[in-house]
Amino acid sequence: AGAGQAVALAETIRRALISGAPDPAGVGGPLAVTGLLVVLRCLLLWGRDQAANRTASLVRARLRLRLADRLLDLGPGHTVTRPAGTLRTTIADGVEAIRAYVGFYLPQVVVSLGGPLIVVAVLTWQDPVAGAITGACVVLVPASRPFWRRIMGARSQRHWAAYEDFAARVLDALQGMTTLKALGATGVYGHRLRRDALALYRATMGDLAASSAVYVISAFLLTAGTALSVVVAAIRHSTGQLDAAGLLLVAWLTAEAFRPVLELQNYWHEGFHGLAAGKGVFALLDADAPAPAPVAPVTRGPSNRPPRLVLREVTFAYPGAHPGTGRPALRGVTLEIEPGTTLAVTGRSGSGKSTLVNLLQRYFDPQSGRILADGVDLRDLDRDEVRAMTAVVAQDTYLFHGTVADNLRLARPDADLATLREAARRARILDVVDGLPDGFDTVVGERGARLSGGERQRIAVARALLKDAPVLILDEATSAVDGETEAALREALGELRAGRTTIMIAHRLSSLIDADLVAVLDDGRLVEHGAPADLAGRSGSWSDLVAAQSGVTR
Ligand SMILES: Nc1ncnc2c1ncn2[C@@H]1O[C@H](COP(=O)(O)OP(=O)(O)OP(=O)(O)O)[C@@H](O)[C@H]1O
Repeated sequence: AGAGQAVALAETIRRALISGAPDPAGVGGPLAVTGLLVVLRCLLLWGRDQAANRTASLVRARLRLRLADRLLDLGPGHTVTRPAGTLRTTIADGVEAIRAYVGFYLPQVVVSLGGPLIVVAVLTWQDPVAGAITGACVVLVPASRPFWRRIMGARSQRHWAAYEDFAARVLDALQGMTTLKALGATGVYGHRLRRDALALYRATMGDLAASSAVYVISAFLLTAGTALSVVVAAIRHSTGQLDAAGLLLVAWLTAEAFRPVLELQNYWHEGFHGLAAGKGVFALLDADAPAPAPVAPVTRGPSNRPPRLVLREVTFAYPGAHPGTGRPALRGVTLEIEPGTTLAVTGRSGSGKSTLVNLLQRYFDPQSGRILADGVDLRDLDRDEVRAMTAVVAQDTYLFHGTVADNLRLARPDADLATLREAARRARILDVVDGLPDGFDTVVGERGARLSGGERQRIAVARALLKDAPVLILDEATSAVDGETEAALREALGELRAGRTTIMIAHRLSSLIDADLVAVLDDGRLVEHGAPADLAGRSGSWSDLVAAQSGVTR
């Protein structure tokens, strides 16, 4: 449309002003065509922006959904091994950078490849010499791209990596603010933040310096090309080879040919950023699941029945964590837990207790050995069933920003208020919730900051009651509360354990003797197991534990 507009306008001028015998009557035709082409051009520009915006928004929305699905699919096994800030940057800013790449850069690439070709063809038809000069300059800019790509690609990658590091550090600081304050470490951490901010600043400046160098050099090539075409056309006009309208046409068409290429330069920055961000986004989409979905899922029968859990020669090392040391987190663990009974897992710090619990929830799969629920390998069990099988009450309960009711309904979205109240009553937390300003509609704040640790744990018990899962995991649930809270929590947990297969990580003797079976882990190995009464007569880790705790209480 731009080329047509220039040709029609030149023709108008030729007929109206320049031609030896002015033909005002003949001006109407080309003028009308010019007007139509101006309108068409505006419509095309509007259409291009609309299509680009719509495509970019669609890509952004779909990509975010796919990433969110993928992240939920990968589960905690993936997220615990990566900084939360990096994942946040990938999902939020990475997708935004890809949106700019798809929405602005790619359409401009198409326009700047197709547009100049047409304009140069029209120019060559009007004036072959100007066409040849303009064509050569137009080709030179994209042809130099591989060279710039090497320089800018590396700088964009560096900038993106620095940005991810900085974002991860900021999120870490926010999440650990109370720890930093308590340790008096805000100064030290602030120093690290400043260092990362400085690294980001340097990477950004390097990135910007490269892209402005590209811009300046390309702009020089294009301006020089325009000037050269026009100068050559002017010389040819002076020798009578080109009329005045032809000279004007060359000037317009040359500018028209270079315009999309110059506009593309404005988007190169977005283009390289999109490519750099795309690496993280696609790495997340293609990441290997620590516990992939079964090819032929099996169900183990009525899913609310407490299962018989069996671990057979289970060995597991965290991905990349024990390279070549041969000291996995769990080594050859074999255990049987009868339906409806309680297994207490104990052992020194780092002995593998949490790892065992992680494997039971299938956050990861063991590298060798098997975990069976009613004879079905967890790897083959339908994923929904695995998810529905366990409920957890941990030492530190995560409550999401929202009301008490919202947090409880995570376990059962369709529960009515009466059901929530009953669960809260059984979890010994109803009085506390009723005492809050808006009862179940009270917003508990991010991470449940409005409730005490013991209260949050009882909310977790209520959630577990609502979920009604047949396997219960208690991760040192009573270790961080005072005597009175512990009594309430114990009552609540007793109610919860009834009719479920329970695995509890415990250190206190009072919790351990409550179990049907005790397993003592040491350095990833199962060193002792049996009923507490049977273990009492043997010498070993259990006796050491009993002696140590008796000493403490004496
Ligand atoms: N996400 C992880 N990535 C790499 N190694 C890990 C990870 N989590 C735990 N480990 C390592 O695996 C081993 C077992 O850790 P685990 O958390 O299971 O021990 P634990 O008995 O639960 O300890 P604690 O009582 O201190 O919670 C330790 O050597 C630990 O450093």
